[in-house]
Amino acid sequence: LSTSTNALKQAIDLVHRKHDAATARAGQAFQTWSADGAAPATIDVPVDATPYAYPPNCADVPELFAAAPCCAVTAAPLFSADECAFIIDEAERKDGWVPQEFRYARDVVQQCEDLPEVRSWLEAACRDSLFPLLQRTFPEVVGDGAAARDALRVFDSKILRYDSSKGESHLGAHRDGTLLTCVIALNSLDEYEGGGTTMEPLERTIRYDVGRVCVHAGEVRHGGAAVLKGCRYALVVFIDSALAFEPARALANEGDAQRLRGDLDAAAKLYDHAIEAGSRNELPWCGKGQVALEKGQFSEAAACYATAVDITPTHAVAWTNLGVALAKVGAPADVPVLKEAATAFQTAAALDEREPAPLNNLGLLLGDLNIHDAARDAFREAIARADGVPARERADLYTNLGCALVELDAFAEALDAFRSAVEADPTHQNAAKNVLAMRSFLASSAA
Ligand SMILES: O=C(O)CCC(=O)C(=O)O
Ligand SMILES: [Fe+2]
Repeated sequence: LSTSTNALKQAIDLVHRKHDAATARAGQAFQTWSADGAAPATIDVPVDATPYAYPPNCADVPELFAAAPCCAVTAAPLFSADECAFIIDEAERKDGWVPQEFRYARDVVQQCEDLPEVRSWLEAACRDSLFPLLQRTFPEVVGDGAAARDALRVFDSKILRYDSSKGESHLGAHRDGTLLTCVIALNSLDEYEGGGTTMEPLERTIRYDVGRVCVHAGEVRHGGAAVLKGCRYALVVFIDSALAFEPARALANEGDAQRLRGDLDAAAKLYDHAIEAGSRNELPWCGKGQVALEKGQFSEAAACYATAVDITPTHAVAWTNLGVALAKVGAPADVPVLKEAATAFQTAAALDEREPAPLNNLGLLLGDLNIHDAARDAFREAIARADGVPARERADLYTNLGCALVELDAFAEALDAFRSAVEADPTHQNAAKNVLAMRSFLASSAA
Protein backbone atom coordinates (compact mmCIF):
# COMPACT_ATOMS: atom_id res chain seq x y z
CA LEU A 1 0.00 0.00 0.00
CA SER A 2 1.18 3.50 -0.76
CA THR A 3 1.35 6.06 2.07
CA SER A 4 -1.62 7.97 0.74
CA THR A 5 -3.74 4.82 0.48
CA ASN A 6 -2.81 3.98 4.07
CA ALA A 7 -3.77 7.43 5.26
CA LEU A 8 -7.07 7.15 3.41
CA LYS A 9 -7.76 3.75 4.92
CA GLN A 10 -7.07 5.08 8.42
CA ALA A 11 -9.31 8.09 7.86
CA ILE A 12 -12.11 5.84 6.63
CA ASP A 13 -11.71 3.55 9.66
CA LEU A 14 -11.96 6.56 11.93
CA VAL A 15 -15.17 7.95 10.38
CA HIS A 16 -16.60 4.44 10.22
CA ARG A 17 -16.11 4.07 13.98
CA LYS A 18 -17.71 7.48 14.48
CA HIS A 19 -20.66 6.43 12.32
CA ASP A 20 -21.11 3.26 14.37
CA ALA A 21 -20.95 5.22 17.63
CA ALA A 22 -23.36 7.88 16.37
CA THR A 23 -25.90 5.28 15.25
CA ALA A 24 -25.63 2.98 18.31
CA ARG A 25 -28.87 2.70 20.24
CA ALA A 26 -27.28 4.01 23.39
CA GLY A 27 -27.35 7.77 23.41
CA GLN A 28 -30.04 8.25 20.74
CA ALA A 29 -32.24 11.29 21.39
CA PHE A 30 -35.16 9.55 19.67
CA GLN A 31 -36.02 5.92 20.51
CA THR A 32 -37.48 4.84 17.21
CA TRP A 33 -36.98 1.05 17.19
CA SER A 34 -39.40 -1.65 18.27
CA ALA A 35 -38.79 -4.15 21.05
CA ASP A 36 -36.62 -6.98 19.70
CA GLY A 37 -38.67 -9.50 17.78
CA ALA A 38 -41.86 -7.47 18.20
CA ALA A 39 -42.03 -5.88 14.75
CA PRO A 40 -43.24 -7.56 11.57
CA ALA A 41 -40.90 -7.72 8.55
CA THR A 42 -43.04 -5.17 6.73
CA ILE A 43 -45.32 -2.51 8.12
CA ASP A 44 -48.02 -1.36 5.71
CA VAL A 45 -48.26 2.35 5.07
CA PRO A 46 -51.94 3.26 4.62
CA VAL A 47 -51.31 5.74 1.77
CA ASP A 48 -49.60 5.58 -1.61
CA ALA A 49 -46.65 7.79 -2.41
CA THR A 50 -46.21 9.37 -5.83
CA PRO A 51 -42.63 8.92 -7.03
CA TYR A 52 -40.91 11.70 -9.00
CA ALA A 53 -38.21 10.14 -11.18
CA TYR A 54 -34.88 11.79 -11.94
CA PRO A 55 -34.83 13.19 -15.48
CA PRO A 56 -33.10 10.91 -18.00
CA ASN A 57 -29.28 11.31 -17.92
CA CYS A 58 -29.41 13.29 -14.69
CA ALA A 59 -25.77 13.81 -13.71
CA ASP A 60 -26.40 14.29 -10.01
CA VAL A 61 -27.97 11.07 -8.69
CA PRO A 62 -26.56 10.03 -5.27
CA GLU A 63 -24.62 6.79 -5.52
CA LEU A 64 -26.95 4.54 -3.49
CA PHE A 65 -30.05 5.96 -5.18
CA ALA A 66 -29.48 4.91 -8.81
CA ALA A 67 -32.70 2.87 -8.83
CA ALA A 68 -34.68 5.26 -6.63
CA PRO A 69 -36.92 8.25 -7.37
CA CYS A 70 -35.61 11.78 -6.77
CA CYS A 71 -38.38 12.14 -4.19
CA ALA A 72 -41.83 10.75 -3.40
CA VAL A 73 -44.82 12.55 -1.90
CA THR A 74 -47.72 10.78 -0.23
CA ALA A 75 -50.89 10.91 -2.32
CA ALA A 76 -52.97 11.47 0.83
CA PRO A 77 -52.24 12.72 4.34
CA LEU A 78 -50.17 10.31 6.42
CA PHE A 79 -50.97 12.38 9.52
CA SER A 80 -54.23 14.06 10.49
CA ALA A 81 -54.74 17.82 10.45
CA ASP A 82 -55.29 17.60 14.23
CA GLU A 83 -51.93 15.93 14.83
CA CYS A 84 -50.23 18.58 12.71
CA ALA A 85 -52.06 21.41 14.52
CA PHE A 86 -50.93 20.09 17.90
CA ILE A 87 -47.30 20.08 16.68
CA ILE A 88 -47.52 23.72 15.57
CA ASP A 89 -49.27 24.58 18.81
CA GLU A 90 -46.56 23.15 21.03
CA ALA A 91 -43.89 24.92 18.97
CA GLU A 92 -45.71 28.28 19.07
CA ARG A 93 -46.35 27.93 22.81
CA LYS A 94 -42.65 27.43 23.44
CA ASP A 95 -41.77 30.15 20.91
CA GLY A 96 -38.10 29.16 20.82
CA TRP A 97 -37.67 29.97 17.13
CA VAL A 98 -34.11 30.62 16.02
CA PRO A 99 -32.64 31.44 12.61
CA GLN A 100 -30.63 28.65 10.96
CA GLU A 101 -26.87 29.07 10.83
CA PHE A 102 -26.62 28.58 7.06
CA ARG A 103 -25.88 31.52 4.81
CA TYR A 104 -28.68 30.46 2.44
CA ALA A 105 -31.35 30.05 5.17
CA ARG A 106 -34.06 32.62 5.91
CA ASP A 107 -36.51 30.42 7.80
CA VAL A 108 -36.60 29.93 11.58
CA VAL A 109 -36.59 26.59 13.40
CA GLN A 110 -37.11 24.77 16.69
CA GLN A 111 -35.57 21.42 17.58
CA CYS A 112 -38.14 18.65 18.08
CA GLU A 113 -35.96 17.37 20.93
CA ASP A 114 -36.92 20.49 22.91
CA LEU A 115 -40.68 19.92 22.52
CA PRO A 116 -41.62 16.98 24.79
CA GLU A 117 -44.95 16.09 23.21
CA VAL A 118 -43.69 16.47 19.66
CA ARG A 119 -40.71 14.35 20.58
CA SER A 120 -42.70 11.35 21.75
CA TRP A 121 -45.16 11.79 18.88
CA LEU A 122 -42.21 11.70 16.46
CA GLU A 123 -40.77 8.50 17.95
CA ALA A 124 -44.05 6.69 17.33
CA ALA A 125 -44.50 8.32 13.91
CA CYS A 126 -41.04 7.10 12.83
CA ARG A 127 -41.69 3.56 14.03
CA ASP A 128 -45.23 3.23 12.68
CA SER A 129 -45.24 5.19 9.44
CA LEU A 130 -42.21 7.30 8.44
CA PHE A 131 -39.63 4.48 8.54
CA PRO A 132 -42.03 2.03 6.85
CA LEU A 133 -42.60 4.70 4.15
CA LEU A 134 -38.85 5.11 3.67
CA GLN A 135 -38.37 1.35 3.53
CA ARG A 136 -41.06 1.00 0.87
CA THR A 137 -39.82 4.00 -1.18
CA PHE A 138 -36.07 3.28 -0.97
CA PRO A 139 -35.81 -0.52 -0.56
CA GLU A 140 -32.25 -0.70 -1.94
CA VAL A 141 -31.06 1.93 0.48
CA VAL A 142 -32.88 0.93 3.66
CA GLY A 143 -32.86 -2.85 3.16
CA ASP A 144 -35.55 -5.42 3.98
CA GLY A 145 -37.12 -6.52 7.21
CA ALA A 146 -37.59 -5.29 10.74
CA ALA A 147 -33.87 -5.16 11.53
CA ALA A 148 -33.10 -2.83 8.62
CA ARG A 149 -36.03 -0.59 9.49
CA ASP A 150 -35.02 -0.53 13.13
CA ALA A 151 -31.48 0.46 12.08
CA LEU A 152 -32.78 3.86 10.93
CA ARG A 153 -31.86 6.70 13.26
CA VAL A 154 -33.15 10.25 13.65
CA PHE A 155 -29.97 12.30 13.36
CA ASP A 156 -31.83 15.58 13.81
CA SER A 157 -35.37 16.87 13.53
CA LYS A 158 -36.85 20.34 13.55
CA ILE A 159 -39.95 22.36 12.94
CA LEU A 160 -39.54 25.00 10.27
CA ARG A 161 -41.48 28.23 10.00
CA TYR A 162 -41.53 30.34 6.87
CA ASP A 163 -43.49 33.48 7.81
CA SER A 164 -43.53 35.85 4.85
CA SER A 165 -44.65 38.76 7.04
CA LYS A 166 -41.43 38.46 9.05
CA GLY A 167 -39.13 38.07 6.05
CA GLU A 168 -38.69 34.40 7.06
CA SER A 169 -39.32 33.44 3.50
CA HIS A 170 -37.19 30.65 2.09
CA LEU A 171 -34.35 28.17 2.32
CA GLY A 172 -31.82 28.20 -0.52
CA ALA A 173 -30.74 25.07 -2.44
CA HIS A 174 -28.57 22.69 -0.42
CA ARG A 175 -27.78 19.05 0.34
CA ASP A 176 -28.72 17.62 3.74
CA GLY A 177 -25.93 15.91 5.69
CA THR A 178 -27.83 12.66 6.13
CA LEU A 179 -28.81 9.60 4.09
CA LEU A 180 -32.56 10.30 3.96
CA THR A 181 -34.91 13.18 4.69
CA CYS A 182 -38.65 13.36 5.43
CA VAL A 183 -40.55 16.65 5.25
CA ILE A 184 -44.06 16.73 6.74
CA ALA A 185 -46.36 19.59 5.74
CA LEU A 186 -47.91 20.86 8.99
CA ASN A 187 -50.46 23.37 7.72
CA SER A 188 -52.93 23.79 4.90
CA LEU A 189 -51.93 25.05 1.45
CA ASP A 190 -54.76 27.58 1.88
CA GLU A 191 -52.73 29.34 4.57
CA TYR A 192 -49.91 30.49 2.32
CA GLU A 193 -48.91 31.36 -1.23
CA GLY A 194 -45.71 29.98 -2.71
CA GLY A 195 -43.75 27.62 -0.48
CA GLY A 196 -43.14 23.92 -0.95
CA THR A 197 -40.05 21.81 -1.51
CA THR A 198 -37.97 22.63 -4.60
CA MET A 199 -36.16 19.61 -6.06
CA GLU A 200 -33.30 20.89 -8.19
CA PRO A 201 -32.93 17.86 -10.51
CA LEU A 202 -36.67 18.07 -11.27
CA GLU A 203 -36.48 21.83 -11.81
CA ARG A 204 -39.75 22.14 -9.97
CA THR A 205 -41.31 22.88 -6.62
CA ILE A 206 -43.69 20.40 -5.07
CA ARG A 207 -46.44 21.84 -2.89
CA TYR A 208 -48.23 19.34 -0.66
CA ASP A 209 -51.07 19.76 1.75
CA VAL A 210 -51.24 19.31 5.52
CA GLY A 211 -50.28 15.84 6.77
CA ARG A 212 -48.60 14.78 3.53
CA VAL A 213 -44.97 13.76 3.51
CA CYS A 214 -42.14 14.27 1.02
CA VAL A 215 -39.20 11.83 1.25
CA HIS A 216 -35.87 12.18 -0.56
CA ALA A 217 -32.19 11.30 -0.49
CA GLY A 218 -30.44 13.83 1.76
CA GLU A 219 -27.80 14.33 -0.91
CA VAL A 220 -30.15 15.50 -3.68
CA ARG A 221 -30.03 19.31 -4.10
CA HIS A 222 -33.26 20.85 -2.83
CA GLY A 223 -34.60 23.81 -0.90
CA GLY A 224 -37.65 25.46 0.64
CA ALA A 225 -39.39 27.69 -1.91
CA ALA A 226 -40.15 31.28 -0.95
CA VAL A 227 -43.44 31.79 0.86
CA LEU A 228 -44.92 34.90 -0.76
CA LYS A 229 -47.91 35.39 1.50
CA GLY A 230 -48.93 33.84 4.82
CA CYS A 231 -47.00 31.28 6.82
CA ARG A 232 -45.87 27.72 6.10
CA TYR A 233 -44.91 25.20 8.77
CA ALA A 234 -43.09 21.93 8.12
CA LEU A 235 -41.43 19.26 10.22
CA VAL A 236 -38.19 17.89 8.83
CA VAL A 237 -36.55 14.64 9.94
CA PHE A 238 -32.95 13.87 8.95
CA ILE A 239 -32.27 10.14 9.00
CA ASP A 240 -29.22 7.89 8.87
CA SER A 241 -28.94 4.13 8.99
CA ALA A 242 -26.68 2.15 11.28
CA LEU A 243 -26.31 -0.25 8.32
CA ALA A 244 -25.44 2.30 5.60
CA PHE A 245 -21.98 3.80 5.81
CA GLU A 246 -20.89 6.03 2.93
CA PRO A 247 -17.14 6.75 3.24
CA ALA A 248 -16.96 9.82 0.98
CA ARG A 249 -19.92 11.55 2.59
CA ALA A 250 -18.72 10.69 6.10
CA LEU A 251 -15.23 12.06 5.35
CA ALA A 252 -16.61 15.32 3.96
CA ASN A 253 -18.95 15.71 6.97
CA GLU A 254 -16.05 15.11 9.34
CA GLY A 255 -14.03 17.71 7.40
CA ASP A 256 -16.81 20.23 8.06
CA ALA A 257 -16.83 19.31 11.75
CA GLN A 258 -13.06 19.81 12.05
CA ARG A 259 -13.20 23.08 10.08
CA LEU A 260 -15.93 24.45 12.36
CA ARG A 261 -13.77 23.54 15.38
CA GLY A 262 -10.96 25.54 13.78
CA ASP A 263 -8.65 22.66 12.85
CA LEU A 264 -8.10 23.75 9.24
CA ASP A 265 -5.27 21.30 8.51
CA ALA A 266 -7.23 18.27 9.70
CA ALA A 267 -10.23 19.51 7.71
CA ALA A 268 -8.21 19.93 4.52
CA LYS A 269 -6.89 16.35 4.82
CA LEU A 270 -10.40 14.98 5.34
CA TYR A 271 -11.72 16.81 2.28
CA ASP A 272 -8.85 15.37 0.21
CA HIS A 273 -9.71 11.92 1.52
CA ALA A 274 -13.39 12.47 0.64
CA ILE A 275 -12.35 13.29 -2.93
CA GLU A 276 -10.00 10.29 -3.03
CA ALA A 277 -12.76 8.07 -1.66
CA GLY A 278 -14.87 8.97 -4.68
CA SER A 279 -17.10 11.86 -3.61
CA ARG A 280 -19.25 12.71 -6.59
CA ASN A 281 -20.54 16.04 -5.35
CA GLU A 282 -18.98 19.48 -4.85
CA LEU A 283 -19.04 19.56 -1.05
CA PRO A 284 -15.42 18.53 -0.30
CA TRP A 285 -14.25 21.04 -2.95
CA CYS A 286 -16.29 23.77 -1.28
CA GLY A 287 -14.81 22.72 2.07
CA LYS A 288 -11.24 22.82 0.70
CA GLY A 289 -11.99 26.22 -0.83
CA GLN A 290 -13.28 27.50 2.50
CA VAL A 291 -10.15 26.29 4.30
CA ALA A 292 -7.97 28.01 1.69
CA LEU A 293 -9.97 31.26 2.05
CA GLU A 294 -9.55 31.12 5.82
CA LYS A 295 -5.81 30.58 5.40
CA GLY A 296 -5.54 33.46 2.92
CA GLN A 297 -4.49 31.09 0.10
CA PHE A 298 -6.57 32.76 -2.58
CA SER A 299 -5.39 31.08 -5.79
CA GLU A 300 -5.83 27.68 -4.14
CA ALA A 301 -9.32 28.76 -3.02
CA ALA A 302 -10.19 29.93 -6.53
CA ALA A 303 -9.08 26.60 -8.00
CA CYS A 304 -11.22 24.64 -5.49
CA TYR A 305 -14.33 26.72 -6.08
CA ALA A 306 -13.80 26.54 -9.85
CA THR A 307 -13.91 22.75 -9.53
CA ALA A 308 -16.99 22.97 -7.27
CA VAL A 309 -18.98 25.01 -9.82
CA ASP A 310 -17.77 22.72 -12.56
CA ILE A 311 -19.36 19.79 -10.70
CA THR A 312 -22.49 21.75 -9.66
CA PRO A 313 -23.00 24.84 -11.84
CA THR A 314 -26.10 25.85 -9.84
CA HIS A 315 -24.18 26.26 -6.55
CA ALA A 316 -24.65 29.99 -5.89
CA VAL A 317 -22.53 30.13 -2.71
CA ALA A 318 -19.61 28.43 -4.51
CA TRP A 319 -19.84 31.06 -7.29
CA THR A 320 -19.81 33.86 -4.71
CA ASN A 321 -16.77 32.39 -2.98
CA LEU A 322 -15.06 31.87 -6.34
CA GLY A 323 -15.59 35.59 -6.93
CA VAL A 324 -14.22 36.47 -3.48
CA ALA A 325 -11.08 34.40 -4.13
CA LEU A 326 -10.57 35.81 -7.65
CA ALA A 327 -11.06 39.39 -6.41
CA LYS A 328 -8.17 38.81 -3.98
CA VAL A 329 -6.00 37.13 -6.63
CA GLY A 330 -6.64 39.94 -9.12
CA ALA A 331 -6.23 42.90 -6.73
CA PRO A 332 -5.30 45.62 -7.31
CA ALA A 333 -5.16 45.82 -11.10
CA ASP A 334 -5.25 42.46 -12.91
CA VAL A 335 -8.28 43.42 -14.97
CA PRO A 336 -8.96 40.05 -16.66
CA VAL A 337 -9.00 38.25 -13.29
CA LEU A 338 -11.14 40.98 -11.71
CA LYS A 339 -13.57 40.68 -14.61
CA GLU A 340 -13.77 36.95 -13.94
CA ALA A 341 -14.55 37.76 -10.31
CA ALA A 342 -17.34 40.12 -11.38
CA THR A 343 -18.79 37.45 -13.66
CA ALA A 344 -18.73 34.94 -10.79
CA PHE A 345 -20.67 37.37 -8.56
CA GLN A 346 -23.19 38.03 -11.35
CA THR A 347 -23.66 34.29 -11.89
CA ALA A 348 -24.32 33.80 -8.17
CA ALA A 349 -26.74 36.73 -8.12
CA ALA A 350 -28.70 35.26 -11.03
CA LEU A 351 -28.76 31.72 -9.56
CA ASP A 352 -30.13 32.82 -6.18
CA GLU A 353 -32.44 35.74 -6.86
CA ARG A 354 -33.06 36.33 -3.16
CA GLU A 355 -29.48 36.55 -1.96
CA PRO A 356 -27.85 39.98 -1.51
CA ALA A 357 -24.28 38.81 -0.75
CA PRO A 358 -23.00 38.40 -4.34
CA LEU A 359 -24.29 41.86 -5.30
CA ASN A 360 -22.68 43.40 -2.24
CA ASN A 361 -19.39 41.75 -3.23
CA LEU A 362 -19.84 42.96 -6.80
CA GLY A 363 -20.43 46.50 -5.56
CA LEU A 364 -17.26 46.43 -3.46
CA LEU A 365 -15.24 45.13 -6.42
CA LEU A 366 -16.64 47.83 -8.75
CA GLY A 367 -15.87 50.46 -6.12
CA ASP A 368 -12.24 49.29 -5.98
CA LEU A 369 -12.17 49.70 -9.76
CA ASN A 370 -13.59 53.25 -9.40
CA ILE A 371 -16.76 52.32 -11.30
CA HIS A 372 -18.99 53.96 -8.72
CA ASP A 373 -22.25 54.24 -10.64
CA ALA A 374 -22.30 50.49 -11.28
CA ALA A 375 -21.28 49.90 -7.66
CA ARG A 376 -24.22 52.03 -6.49
CA ASP A 377 -26.61 50.02 -8.67
CA ALA A 378 -25.25 46.74 -7.30
CA PHE A 379 -25.71 47.90 -3.68
CA ARG A 380 -29.25 49.10 -4.47
CA GLU A 381 -30.13 45.71 -5.92
CA ALA A 382 -28.58 43.99 -2.91
CA ILE A 383 -30.70 46.12 -0.56
CA ALA A 384 -33.83 45.22 -2.50
CA ARG A 385 -33.04 41.57 -1.61
CA ALA A 386 -32.16 42.14 2.01
CA ASP A 387 -35.50 41.55 3.79
CA GLY A 388 -34.88 38.95 6.41
CA VAL A 389 -31.08 39.18 6.50
CA PRO A 390 -29.57 40.11 9.87
CA ALA A 391 -29.83 43.82 10.80
CA ARG A 392 -26.07 44.28 10.90
CA GLU A 393 -25.73 42.99 7.35
CA ARG A 394 -28.52 45.28 6.11
CA ALA A 395 -26.78 48.21 7.77
CA ASP A 396 -23.53 47.26 5.97
CA LEU A 397 -25.35 47.29 2.62
CA TYR A 398 -26.75 50.79 3.24
CA THR A 399 -23.33 51.99 4.42
CA ASN A 400 -21.70 50.65 1.24
CA LEU A 401 -24.40 52.37 -0.84
CA GLY A 402 -23.78 55.63 1.03
CA CYS A 403 -20.04 55.43 0.32
CA ALA A 404 -20.66 54.85 -3.40
CA LEU A 405 -23.00 57.87 -3.44
CA VAL A 406 -20.35 60.03 -1.75
CA GLU A 407 -17.94 59.05 -4.54
CA LEU A 408 -20.59 60.17 -7.04
CA ASP A 409 -21.02 63.53 -5.20
CA ALA A 410 -24.64 62.60 -4.44
CA PHE A 411 -24.34 63.84 -0.85
CA ALA A 412 -28.01 64.23 0.08
CA GLU A 413 -28.74 60.70 -1.13
CA ALA A 414 -25.68 59.46 0.71
CA LEU A 415 -27.02 60.97 3.93
CA ASP A 416 -30.31 59.11 3.35
CA ALA A 417 -28.42 55.87 2.87
CA PHE A 418 -26.40 56.35 6.06
CA ARG A 419 -29.62 57.17 7.93
CA SER A 420 -31.20 53.95 6.64
CA ALA A 421 -28.14 52.09 7.91
CA VAL A 422 -28.69 53.47 11.42
CA GLU A 423 -32.38 52.63 11.18
CA ALA A 424 -31.55 49.06 10.16
CA ASP A 425 -29.08 48.62 13.02
CA PRO A 426 -28.95 51.41 15.63
CA THR A 427 -25.90 49.76 17.22
CA HIS A 428 -23.87 49.98 13.97
CA GLN A 429 -20.86 52.17 14.86
CA ASN A 430 -19.83 53.27 11.38
CA ALA A 431 -23.36 54.05 10.30
CA ALA A 432 -23.90 56.52 13.14
CA LYS A 433 -20.49 58.11 12.51
CA ASN A 434 -21.23 58.45 8.81
CA VAL A 435 -24.51 60.23 9.48
CA LEU A 436 -22.74 62.80 11.70
CA ALA A 437 -19.91 63.32 9.23
CA MET A 438 -22.30 63.69 6.31
CA ARG A 439 -24.47 66.18 8.23
CA SER A 440 -21.57 68.42 9.16
CA PHE A 441 -20.18 68.20 5.62
CA LEU A 442 -23.55 69.25 4.14
CA ALA A 443 -23.85 72.07 6.70
CA SER A 444 -20.38 73.41 5.99
CA SER A 445 -20.83 73.28 2.22
CA ALA A 446 -24.17 75.11 2.57
CA ALA A 447 -22.54 77.86 4.65
O1 LIG B 1 -39.09 23.41 3.53
C1 LIG B 1 -38.82 22.40 2.88
O2 LIG B 1 -39.68 21.79 2.24
C2 LIG B 1 -37.41 21.88 2.85
C3 LIG B 1 -36.70 21.94 4.17
C4 LIG B 1 -35.27 21.50 4.07
O3 LIG B 1 -34.75 21.25 3.03
C5 LIG B 1 -34.45 21.40 5.30
O4 LIG B 1 -34.89 21.80 6.38
O5 LIG B 1 -33.31 20.91 5.19
FE1 LIG C 1 -32.90 20.10 3.35
